[in-house]
Amino acid sequence: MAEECSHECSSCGVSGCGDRTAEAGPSTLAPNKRSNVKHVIGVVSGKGGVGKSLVTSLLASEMNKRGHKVAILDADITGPSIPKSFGVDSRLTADADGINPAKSASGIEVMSVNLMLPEGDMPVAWRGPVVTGAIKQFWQEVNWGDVDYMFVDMPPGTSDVFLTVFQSLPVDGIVTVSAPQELVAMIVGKAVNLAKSLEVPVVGLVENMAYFKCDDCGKEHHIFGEPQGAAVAEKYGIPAVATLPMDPSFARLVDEGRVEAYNVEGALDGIIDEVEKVAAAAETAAE
Ligand SMILES: Nc1ncnc2c1ncn2[C@@H]1O[C@H](COP(=O)(O)OP(=O)(O)OP(=O)(O)O)[C@@H](O)[C@H]1O
Repeated sequence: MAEECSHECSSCGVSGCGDRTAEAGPSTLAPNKRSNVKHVIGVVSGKGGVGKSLVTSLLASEMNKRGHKVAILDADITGPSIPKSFGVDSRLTADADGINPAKSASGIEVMSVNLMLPEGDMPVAWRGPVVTGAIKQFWQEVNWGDVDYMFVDMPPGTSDVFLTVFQSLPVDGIVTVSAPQELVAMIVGKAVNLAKSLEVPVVGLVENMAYFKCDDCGKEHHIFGEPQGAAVAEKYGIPAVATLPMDPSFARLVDEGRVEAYNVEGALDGIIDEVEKVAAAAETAAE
């Protein structure tokens, strides 16, 4: 057995390990017996702080407004921010079948490690295998019930969490989030290529903080440089692109726990349409 074996055989590069199990390639875990999650969409970014959690919250809210049953699995275990965005701070309850997720004001189900901590500001300093174990538990031990779309807020980068989610959950597609800087776009490319190698379609790209609209003159200023979402999407064959402005009201509503109140004015419609298309294709393929 390799020293410091993580028992994550599917993502381990050590060959000849005596403890290696037969599992090779993607095989998803059975969900909780009270869960019927139809579609799972991962929200990823190659780099931290580009607004991935905000975009996850907005996508979930928009999908919810279309009448779907929506859930968010906060896989950003060491930097969880979803409960705060939705103002969800109730302690979780559990029964014999598992843990009951929290619910946002508009009925979006939420599961996050922050809902399990005695205080929201307690740090989570866990090693990789514990983090990936928690994500598997969120999938298997939470009574999600009937869910049309589950959005998974991924931690930044392409670490073992990325592999765990894509190999353990039946992910139908991913949405990538970028900011306009070239470096960030390049890093998004890494996430996109990894998703492709795992045979998960990239449904859309959200270019966040693409511009700031002046309150006085209405002019759009490209603070982080010219938007390049369309070019990046073309380069990587991503079907839908959305841009979101730098908007102080995002930060305010997130701080107030009222992210659902934000009106994106249709900015995410193209991506939501693509998510629905991918879901319909997955349902047709499963018939
Ligand atoms: N377009 C925007 N306009 C204004 N503030 C924003 C915008 N996007 C994100 N923010 C703010 O920036 C901060 C970081 O956003 P967020 O937590 O969504 O990023 P992230 O990519 O999920 O970060 P991490 O990698 O740490 O998980 C938050 O305070 C959020 O409210």
